[in-house]
Amino acid sequence: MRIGENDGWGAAEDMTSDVNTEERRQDNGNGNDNGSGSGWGGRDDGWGSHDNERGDKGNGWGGQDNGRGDKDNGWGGRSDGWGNERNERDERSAPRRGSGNRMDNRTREPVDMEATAKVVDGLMETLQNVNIKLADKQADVNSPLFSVKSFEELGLSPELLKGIYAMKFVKPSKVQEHALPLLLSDPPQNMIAQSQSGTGKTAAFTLTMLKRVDPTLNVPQALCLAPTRELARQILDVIQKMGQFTSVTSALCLREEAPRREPINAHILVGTPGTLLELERRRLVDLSQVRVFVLDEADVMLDKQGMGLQSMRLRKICPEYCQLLLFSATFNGAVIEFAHMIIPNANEITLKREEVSVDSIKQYYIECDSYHHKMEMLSTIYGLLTVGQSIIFIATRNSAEEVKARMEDEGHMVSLIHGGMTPAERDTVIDEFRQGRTRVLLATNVLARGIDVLQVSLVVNFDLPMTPERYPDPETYVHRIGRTGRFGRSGVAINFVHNDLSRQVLRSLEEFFEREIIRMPTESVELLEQKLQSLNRGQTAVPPNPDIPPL
Ligand SMILES: Nc1ncnc2c1ncn2[C@@H]1O[C@H](COP(=O)(O)OP(=O)(O)OP(=O)(O)O)[C@@H](O)[C@H]1O
Repeated sequence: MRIGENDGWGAAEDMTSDVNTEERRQDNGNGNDNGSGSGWGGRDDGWGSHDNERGDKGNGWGGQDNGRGDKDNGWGGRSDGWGNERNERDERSAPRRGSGNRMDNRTREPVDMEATAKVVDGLMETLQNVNIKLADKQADVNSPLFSVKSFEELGLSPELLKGIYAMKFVKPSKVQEHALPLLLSDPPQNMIAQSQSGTGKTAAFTLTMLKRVDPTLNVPQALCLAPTRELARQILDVIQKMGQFTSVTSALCLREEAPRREPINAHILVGTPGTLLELERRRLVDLSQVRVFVLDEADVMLDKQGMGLQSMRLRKICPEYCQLLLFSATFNGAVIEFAHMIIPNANEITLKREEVSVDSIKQYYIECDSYHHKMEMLSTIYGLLTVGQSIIFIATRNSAEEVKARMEDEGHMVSLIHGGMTPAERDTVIDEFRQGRTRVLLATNVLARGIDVLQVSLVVNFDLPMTPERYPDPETYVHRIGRTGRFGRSGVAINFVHNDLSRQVLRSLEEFFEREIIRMPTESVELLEQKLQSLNRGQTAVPPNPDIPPL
């Protein structure tokens, strides 16, 4: 069921947790995710186990609000999708096809070597120039990073300005420039804000929370909800850096971190909704004085199939008067409609659909002829993956484990993160990746949104994103590729297609965002390999993250 449909909001909670049908099936089989009890720390209790590992779904594609007409028009219908899914599965269990077969397919297509060389040069240039001249970008009127104002003109306290400059921010981005004066004005105003991935939304809502808190009151006054533990940890980190010259305190409310008996009195609470509800139920957090209520990745946080009910319950527990802020890079029509229902009279910053994807991310696809060919291709482009840092998105946990094993068999070093891992394991994996100690990260949609690692120069969609109903998932796509190209940096996204279904999904994504995804001929991969080999001879490791001290 999609947001905005009148289904009796407040009906029994759907504890569905995961990123797609297949992951869910897997979890249901284990009986881990669908419980609704309330014991602490148990696997079936809904205690954070479901709310911090799901990805995106229910995006309105094919529905009444997406401007694409009915499901059959844009997308060929459900039965096609299922048929193709079966093919995909069969292919995986089938014996490996010889490469001769694949070469036959490839040689049938005439190859434009000039175009191929151009693709390769463009790619190399993009990947090698992750660092940017921000001043140029922020002076470009058409850039989402452009602003006419300085931070001093936005009404921030000296302590907050100090925090901003300690983070090496020089000028606000467009969303910061437009949102902050409204967000910080009195009386407080609600806001629905949409801006492209990596354009600094976190700073906008963080500064609002920091400014609204009265540090003399020893009680939570701002609440920020995020869909995953990784994102909640990252937001807390931004709050602490930005607020380092204030006396505002903050705490993480995640299953593993939350105290079992001690109340949490920090001024700003950041966490996943299931955990916060549980803490509130146990009277370990007092939400009666919350003045700012933030939903980061608001479109998934309002998704009725996922965390929407929990988010709404928390909002109802907070005072009526609190300032409500919804931030995301994507808001489809149904979500916006629903957001209007719950926050009437909000200020709104929105984007046209064709503005949503980030210009500095170059988008390519590689045509494979089977699942196994995708595997081979991933192994072939390993050199490319390690020029900077890369994230490879895979549809399911099982498939991700399988890809990891295959890559390791071939001698490649990769790490893996998915919702089935323990919180401690997930923390280790993401921390190592942030520190640049690992370069290639395989992930399910658990990492599709919000994660900010500036050195990520390449995102690979090993599987294109689809909703649990097997429709193309443009929102997840744009969030996934947005893990690169952060704040004006360049980035590359490579999509693998290998059957009719994935080709249709690719075309649908192009149509949706009105943006061409360029074919990268497999021949160019060979050319790339040669260039990479010569590059690697003179290349040092990924540049260290300046914010992280050496080990
Ligand atoms: N004004 C600024 N000047 C320089 N860097 C900035 C500025 N604002 C934010 N950044 C940096 O830009 C990066 C992206 O910011 P952030 O993570 O807030 O993006 P976002 O819009 O929330 O992205 P997403 O939609 O993916 O969640 C971060 O590394 C952040 O520190």
